[in-house]
Amino acid sequence: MAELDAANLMKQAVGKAAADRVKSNTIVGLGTGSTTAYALEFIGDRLKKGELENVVGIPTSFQAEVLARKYGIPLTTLDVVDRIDIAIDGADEVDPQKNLIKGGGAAHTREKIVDALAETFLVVVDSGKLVDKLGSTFLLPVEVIPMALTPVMRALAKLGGKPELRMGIKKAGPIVTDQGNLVIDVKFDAIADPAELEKTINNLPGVLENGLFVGVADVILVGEIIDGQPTVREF
Ligand SMILES: O=C(CO)[C@H](O)[C@H](O)COP(=O)(O)O
Repeated sequence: MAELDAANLMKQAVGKAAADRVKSNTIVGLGTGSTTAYALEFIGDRLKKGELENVVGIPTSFQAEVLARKYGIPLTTLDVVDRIDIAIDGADEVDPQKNLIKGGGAAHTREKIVDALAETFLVVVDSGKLVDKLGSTFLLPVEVIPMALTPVMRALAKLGGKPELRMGIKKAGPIVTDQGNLVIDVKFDAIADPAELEKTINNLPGVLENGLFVGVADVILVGEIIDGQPTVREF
């Protein structure tokens, strides 16, 4: 097997630390992205070894669903459960108040539904995701219903953003979300008030959800390389 680079070593360490926090007889929100993918793999390993019993997952995306099946994690839906005990999900930026930008995988709408319902929302990131202010390194994803693309782009520009339609890679044209919608990525020079911006954008007609997660995360697990070793710290 190919050796992992530093970024993947951090993601793997933090994914394992998150999987170790899952308990038997729980309902687990299964996030999206390359870091959460490690957590799903380790949850699957623990189920196979018999360390964990009676764990069911609620996927936040088609990707999470596929990985859960691959790693043997049974799945359920929000229609048949009365709670989510823990959700494990990645993020694109994390600020010191545990507010997030998510949506790098265009899955933020389902992620927000599942992560916000969880009793404990555990975020798994490598140290490169930590920022002082949201919007410093990552564009803000906004999921929009296709017919509203142009008016929403104009409205986002009026709010001071620089919007661009997210285009596909190895697919001609824009990316299409699991809900059949489009994603606009918006550059804001500085997001002074994430809570206010989250609400303002979600109030634009045609917007389904944006990638600001304010006051949703409970615990952040950060993967780092210290003295050449992958380590995990919590805040
Ligand atoms: O929000 C997400 C998907 O919509 C991901 O959780 C986020 O993009 C982080 O992904 P990765 O762990 O691959 O860096």
